[in-house]
Amino acid sequence: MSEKELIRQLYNKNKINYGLSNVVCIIASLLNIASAFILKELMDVASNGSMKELYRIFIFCILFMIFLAGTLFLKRIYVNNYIYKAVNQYKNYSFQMLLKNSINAFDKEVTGKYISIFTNDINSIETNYVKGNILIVMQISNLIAGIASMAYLNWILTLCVLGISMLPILVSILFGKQLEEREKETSDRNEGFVGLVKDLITGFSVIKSFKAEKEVFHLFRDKNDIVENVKNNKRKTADMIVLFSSVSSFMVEVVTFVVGAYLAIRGIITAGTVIAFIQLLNFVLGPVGELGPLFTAKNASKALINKMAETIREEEKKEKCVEKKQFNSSIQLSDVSFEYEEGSTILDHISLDFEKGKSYVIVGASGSGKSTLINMILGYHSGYQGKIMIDDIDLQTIKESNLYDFYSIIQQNVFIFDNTIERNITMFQEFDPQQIKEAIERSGLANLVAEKGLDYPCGENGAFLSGGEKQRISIARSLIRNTPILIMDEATSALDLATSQMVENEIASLQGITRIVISHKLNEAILKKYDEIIALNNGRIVEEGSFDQLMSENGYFASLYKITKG
Ligand SMILES: Nc1ncnc2c1ncn2[C@@H]1O[C@H](COP(=O)(O)OP(=O)(O)OP(=O)(O)O)[C@@H](O)[C@H]1O
Repeated sequence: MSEKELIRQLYNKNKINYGLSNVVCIIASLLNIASAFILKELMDVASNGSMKELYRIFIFCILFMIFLAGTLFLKRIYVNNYIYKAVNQYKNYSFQMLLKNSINAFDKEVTGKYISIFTNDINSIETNYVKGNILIVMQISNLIAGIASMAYLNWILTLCVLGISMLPILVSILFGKQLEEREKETSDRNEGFVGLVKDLITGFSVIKSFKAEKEVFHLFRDKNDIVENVKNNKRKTADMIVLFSSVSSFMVEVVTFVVGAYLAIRGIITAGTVIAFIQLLNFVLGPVGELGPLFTAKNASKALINKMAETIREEEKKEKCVEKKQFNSSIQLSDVSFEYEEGSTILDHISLDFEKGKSYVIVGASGSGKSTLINMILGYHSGYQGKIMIDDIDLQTIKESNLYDFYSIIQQNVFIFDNTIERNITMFQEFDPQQIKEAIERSGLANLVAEKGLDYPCGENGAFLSGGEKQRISIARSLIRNTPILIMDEATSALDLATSQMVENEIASLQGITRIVISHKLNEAILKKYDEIIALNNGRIVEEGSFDQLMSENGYFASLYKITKG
């Protein structure tokens, strides 16, 4: 993903709006400049003109006003259409691209970063880049037309104005870079702040029940201080630019008036010309003062577009991947080792063969690497040693979206969307009512659905459901997809014993589906249904075999089983 591709979204099917916005802005700017000439004419007629001339100018003024109102009306339509479309398309495209990121790449970033780039950064891009584009064209047109009009009226006074106008330009050059850095710093700091607020709001009940309000407030206050401090520095830099620009603009006005008055006294120009010059000064000083900050702000927001492009850059790698939509024979791990941080091995030389249609249960103490092993198979982690092959194709080369054509995952951490039970089961996709009914029954949801109905709203992250109900929804969500491989990571931990045994038994009895399950609840009847039990200890496979086999060996699994039973 390149920065250019994102910028293209601002103009995609929006070029007519953008072009017409610029045209009407240039016309509006020229009309504003023309008003200086009308003022000059009025002044000159007042000093030594006739009633007839005054009447003629009056009629012209009325026509001029009608034309100006029409132009401003069109400007309002085209500029707003251009901004609306540009921002809308940019946001939609960025989010669509973000959805193409791999889970691995997504997990590496903090959530605060994503929230910040879709809120703070986009607001800044709208103001400084999208609107900035139009303002820059308008100010350039003001500047050119202003200088040309001045030169037409009197070139000596024009040279004088231009010479002294260098002062405000120097100011924006001096402070421009600083403002750009402050903008980037504000965005970076905002990321951490948004992430913290999100955590504190999500963990509100934990904070209250552990009476951690005071400590948590300190965390909030410290991060808030940092963010407000960088914002304050940004404001100070922007205000400094305004301060120097205002003082130097005032100096330009005074010098113009004094030199203009001198030329009028000497009879070189009329009083009307001096008034027109003062009026035209706004069209030169305005752009001189504003163009620098406008360009600086536009460049600063370009840095934010680049940040967005980097966040969603992952997608490019996928182009090189191969298509694989079916699972035919096996998942093979050969001598796989993995570490999250250098020097701390989590999986140690794992070799395993998961055959199509068979069922596997992974057991082991907490922290032995069970979830990491599952995540390796799911392709969440790269940078491991050894090979993971799916039907003789290297997992790392398979297109990520293809993996989910044959994998369904039931995880420990369930996410429930603020929508109905049905939509949380179907994940907003279309399914046959019979398929929905079966998934509900197999996941133990039948009572809940009978009582509340499929249209029952679940609330934000399932706030209106119990932990067990949420977990059953996540089980139904996976079962309904009917994929050839079902992976389950401690999915029944929040369920009561009877329901968890019912669901685990259901999964262990499924026919024709390859199942890889992590379980802590070691139930003999259920464990006996699995083709193979894999016992992990400190990242190594210590035992493999059926329940009876491992019990007769009386080794690691047998002691784990006895402890759990005991
Ligand atoms: N993202 C991570 N970064 C660094 N270390 C991690 C990460 N995830 C897990 N670990 C570490 O890897 C080790 C294995 O964790 P893993 O979750 O695979 O164990 P587990 O057997 O599934 O544990 P449990 O039964 O408690 O869920 C642990 O020591 C854990 O602290």
